[in-house]
Amino acid sequence: MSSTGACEEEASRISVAVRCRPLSNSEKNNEVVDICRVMDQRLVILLDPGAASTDYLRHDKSKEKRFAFDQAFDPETSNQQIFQATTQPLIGSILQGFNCSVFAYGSTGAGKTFTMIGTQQSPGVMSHTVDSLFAQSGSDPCVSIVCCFIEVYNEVLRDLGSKDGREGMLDLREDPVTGPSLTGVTEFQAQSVEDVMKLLQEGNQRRTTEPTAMNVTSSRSHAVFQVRVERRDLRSEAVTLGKLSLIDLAGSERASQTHNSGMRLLEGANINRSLLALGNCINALASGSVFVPFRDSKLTRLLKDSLGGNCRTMMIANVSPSHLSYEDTLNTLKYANRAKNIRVSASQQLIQPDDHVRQYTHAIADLRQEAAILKAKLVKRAASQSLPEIEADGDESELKEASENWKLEIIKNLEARASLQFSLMEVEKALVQWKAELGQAKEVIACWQERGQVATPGRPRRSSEPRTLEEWRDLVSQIEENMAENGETRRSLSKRLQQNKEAGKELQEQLPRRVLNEDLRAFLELIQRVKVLEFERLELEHFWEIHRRQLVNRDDEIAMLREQLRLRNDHLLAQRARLPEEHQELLDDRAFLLGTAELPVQEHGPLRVMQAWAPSVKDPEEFERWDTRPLRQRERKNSTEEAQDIADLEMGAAVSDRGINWKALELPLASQIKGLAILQEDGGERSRILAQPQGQQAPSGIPQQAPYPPLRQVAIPPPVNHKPTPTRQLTSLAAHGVAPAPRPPRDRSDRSDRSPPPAPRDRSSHMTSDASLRTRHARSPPLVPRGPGAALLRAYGVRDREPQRQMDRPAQYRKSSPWRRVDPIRKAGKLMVQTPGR
Ligand SMILES: Nc1ncnc2c1ncn2[C@@H]1O[C@H](COP(=O)(O)OP(=O)(O)OP(=O)(O)O)[C@@H](O)[C@H]1O
Repeated sequence: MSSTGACEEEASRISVAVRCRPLSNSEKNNEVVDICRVMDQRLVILLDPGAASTDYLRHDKSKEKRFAFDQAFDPETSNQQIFQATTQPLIGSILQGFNCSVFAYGSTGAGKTFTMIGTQQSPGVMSHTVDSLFAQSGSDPCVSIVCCFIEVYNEVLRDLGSKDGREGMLDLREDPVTGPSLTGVTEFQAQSVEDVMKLLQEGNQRRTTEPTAMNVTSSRSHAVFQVRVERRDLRSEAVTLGKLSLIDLAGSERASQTHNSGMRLLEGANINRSLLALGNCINALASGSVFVPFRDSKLTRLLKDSLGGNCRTMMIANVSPSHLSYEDTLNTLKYANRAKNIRVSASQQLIQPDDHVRQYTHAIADLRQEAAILKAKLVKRAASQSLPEIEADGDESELKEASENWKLEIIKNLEARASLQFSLMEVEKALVQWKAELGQAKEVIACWQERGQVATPGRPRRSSEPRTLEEWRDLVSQIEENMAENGETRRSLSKRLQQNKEAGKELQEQLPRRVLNEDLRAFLELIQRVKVLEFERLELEHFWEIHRRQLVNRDDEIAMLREQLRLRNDHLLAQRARLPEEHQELLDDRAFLLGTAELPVQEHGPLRVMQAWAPSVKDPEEFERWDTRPLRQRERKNSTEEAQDIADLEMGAAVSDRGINWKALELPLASQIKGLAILQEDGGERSRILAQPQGQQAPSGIPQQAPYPPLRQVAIPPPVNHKPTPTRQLTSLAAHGVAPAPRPPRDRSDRSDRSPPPAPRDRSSHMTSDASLRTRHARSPPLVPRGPGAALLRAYGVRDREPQRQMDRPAQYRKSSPWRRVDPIRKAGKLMVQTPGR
């Protein structure tokens, strides 16, 4: 139905309602406790089943769970009210030509069949829907309503509407345009509500139900009732097509609970398998994945157009209030919670009369083209018959058959390759997306843990995102599971693709033996070559797309890092502002922090990057001059530069002369920036703190004085005749196009005669005297500072521990140690050192 047009499209998400059934009489008699509470018609609280005991002092509330849904119904709600709140709003849409679906989900005995089909006294959603459809369309002769009723039992589709025993197997076909369709299903032209009610009741009696330990009339199949509404506009001749699918899913169950064996156990396994497939589809749709495993079960294949895509979907999750069903109820609620994130975009199915004309025109053009091809073939055959007979031992019909077989085999091989390649590409795309989402989710969790910040850093919170930390964690484990599954699928697909390619190659080699007509052989070879080239092009396009996505992700990372740098610089500027002006004069434009790679990971994490960067703190506009173009828009490096990068990578260096080796650079999460850096220990007695923000506590592990002493500022004068080494880091950043070129170092020769900074007047002042520091230094273990400013470093108690550490480190790390690149004097020149209070 290529003429079907989507004249109006609406994007929304699946609407999820939860219905809690009342406790049955037998449950009440057996002292089953009601642990499900529905509040404000939206909130579902699942109490801790441990709290069901009467020992109130020992109640463990840790298992209590809360969920919010679009709607929630308590046990007093009738089927009529459920219908009015969930399905009635969809009726108008069906008449306007939209696809809609309502499905009941839940564990066995939770009340799905009661909700969807109901009883004589309390008809369910299906009956009310048909009633309402007839009421709204009235006796309009332009509206036709066609229904069918089917079940999916043990992965087989059966017709529940058939009266003549044909309810054997139905065939499911998938049309790329109209979606899944059932061949041979009994379609019922509904004339009245009563007709449809009869169909429902009779069909339901044919449905497979068996008593289990959990439910005396447990449905062992998924029942799908489909209503197709066709409305013709008499004036424009346009036809709108709406389809409503009402689905009563079989109950999810645990074999241990239902005490099933034999056939029941097999049924249960099939039910759970199809529900698992449904769950996987829900997860994939909810996270916006491009690959949705609809093909994993008959149920998901059938519901393909009822779940995602062109459909307005309503999910009614049924739960039991029994404390014995806690796990099942929790699983159902989690499932339903996940389904809230599925986005659907429904479009109106409208057929214009002109479309028919266009359809026929296309068909005629196709037929003409086919006739021309056949004519050409005939001419070619006539010409080939005039050629001398081909040398062959076998008779002609055998040869023809052999070539025909080869043709069929190669077509099959190519078709299989196309489908494998396509699936592989989908899986790879999904993996890239999962990876990005996993990174984001972890970032949010880290933010949350550190600052209680809910929104995703760097962007506003999306409404479909999880709301609680636990939901984020669930999401992470879900994504990790999906990634593992996709990874497995990718491996198996790659293997099959490889086998397919080998089979294709073998067929190619067999061609001269199996097709003896040279022209035909050349023609087939050509066709195969074209196909193979098409696949290769497809593959290249795919890799290009993956690469592009990776670049987009990298761009995001860069943006995040820039934000971190900006934050840190703000902080440094604020700290500098606290220094007296004459001391500020002594400071360089750029700040360098002491190497923190020597500290334990948990303490130096955020600062690891800092040793590779040397931002200006006096020039806040520096960032604005950076090359902010996305990576993918920058010029490619030439091969020599790339070779140098690879060499740097092998050396393990984070920063090279050529640019930043992004792969070797360990990136901190934005949330890890605390504005607090532990500098180094002072003779093993006290730690020095750099850039401690106001009101922040000392990190654990640092000996504290009570109260934690305020920051003291010690400005360290630059060394006499010291020539600062131009930093490789800045050069590298500039070379990479990330930072502006570094400014030439200040000429400090004129400072040689400058007097050192004023000594502190007394010990109560905030400056520490050289003498006192020297005294302290005398008590500390032997120091090993080197280089031109060693004496000064010693005077201020700053110890360069690098030589000792270098000896401790394995040789391959020593070579690439960032310490070699850092001039301790330049670092010391920027320090704000915390000194003892007295
Ligand atoms: N809202 C309700 N009010 C009264 N009784 C209910 C309600 N919901 C369910 N029941 C009763 O609970 C029992 C189990 O319900 P039902 O058969 O609908 O469960 P189910 O979820 O379809 O189970 P299965 O998946 O095993 O078929 C039935 O006896 C039904 O009448």
